[in-house]
Amino acid sequence: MGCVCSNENAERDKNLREHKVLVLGTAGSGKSTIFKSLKETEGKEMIEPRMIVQTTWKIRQTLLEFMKWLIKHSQSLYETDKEKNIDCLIDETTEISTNIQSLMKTPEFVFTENEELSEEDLITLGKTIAYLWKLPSIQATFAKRIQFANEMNMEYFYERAIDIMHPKYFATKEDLLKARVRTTGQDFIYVFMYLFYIHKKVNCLLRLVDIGGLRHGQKTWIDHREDLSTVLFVVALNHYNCVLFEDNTKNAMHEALATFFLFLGTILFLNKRDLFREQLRKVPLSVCFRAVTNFEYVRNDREEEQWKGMNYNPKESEHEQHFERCYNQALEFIRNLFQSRQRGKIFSCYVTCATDQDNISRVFWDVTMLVGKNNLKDML
Ligand SMILES: Nc1nc2c(ncn2[C@@H]2O[C@H](COP(=O)(O)OP(=O)(O)OP(=O)(O)O)[C@@H](O)[C@H]2O)c(=O)[nH]1
Ligand SMILES: [Mg+2]
Repeated sequence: MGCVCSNENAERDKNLREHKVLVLGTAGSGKSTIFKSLKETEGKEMIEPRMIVQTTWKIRQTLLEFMKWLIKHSQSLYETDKEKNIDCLIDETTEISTNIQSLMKTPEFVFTENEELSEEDLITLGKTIAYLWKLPSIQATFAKRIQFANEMNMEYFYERAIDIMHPKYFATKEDLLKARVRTTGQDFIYVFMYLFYIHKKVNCLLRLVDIGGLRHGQKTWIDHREDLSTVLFVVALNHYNCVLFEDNTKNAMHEALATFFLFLGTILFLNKRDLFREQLRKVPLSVCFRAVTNFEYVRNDREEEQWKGMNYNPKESEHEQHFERCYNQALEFIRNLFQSRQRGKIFSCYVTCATDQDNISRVFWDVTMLVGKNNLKDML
């Protein structure tokens, strides 16, 4: 593979034939993160300075907002079932109450261009958030929350709350990859590659287009069919245990399955494998693919769409090997489900971690070869 080009480079290479690749997937599946990883891998500036500042504000704001939500949610969880959720009840010590009051009185809109907290207040807020995050009742509430598909990597950011609320902090490369900034308009990048075909060097320019994954964005997917070389569909594996932001009665992986049939012959990225591994140790796949859940069925009538595989049990002897078997079975099950939606069309599947630039770089080498080869006739 050659390199990811900026827009100007693409302009310069006007002779190259462009191949359009639509990057689709439900909100929060990781499309923008793949773009960021790709740009960074090829030594380009991942994001311009303005975006670094905006992402810094966004991370701070999300930490504050979400902590407020956790505090309120701990109380409502407790009230819903006092016995079961006793671990969510926050102790009423003076220290805890003072910290909660201090957090609650800080408005979220202070993280903008015009409104900034004083340096002193920002540092205090960092300490407050770090303190509250460590409370066992907040940890219990966090573990029991309904997970929304578009959450950013909250644990990663909360662990660093003090650094993040320091006046000199700016989002690092890793933070930029792990933060969530929803795509509202259309985004695109170019990938340049060359292949050798019958001893001839063939140049190829891929134009990757991301049109956002929220439901109103999905409605426009089909309008982008024209001049399409292929579709790269991104599914977040950990979404088996998440609900949609737009509709919290809908499981996010069900939504992904329901939209996957739109384009046949798709390249599939089963993304967020790191988060999937973490989740699978705690929550079995049956929350998504069995009758005993609150979630509706994917396909009520089809037996094979119910998870009957092994669930991880840490009490097993040799539990790490046992976990690997559970993990592989779960992956295979999900892969087969998506394959079944492609009505026999050949499709390629990669298990990815979009925040891992090496992984994306390696996988993408394969993808560009695949797209290039499929379009060789056009290129020669
Ligand atoms: N840990 C981990 N986090 C990921 C991975 N891929 C994406 N994320 C995180 O998931 C969140 C959502 O990712 P995005 O790339 O913004 O999702 P998107 O598909 O572009 O979402 P829309 O723009 O709403 O369509 C971000 O906080 C990312 O950092 C992954 O493989 N591992
Ligand atoms: Mg996006």
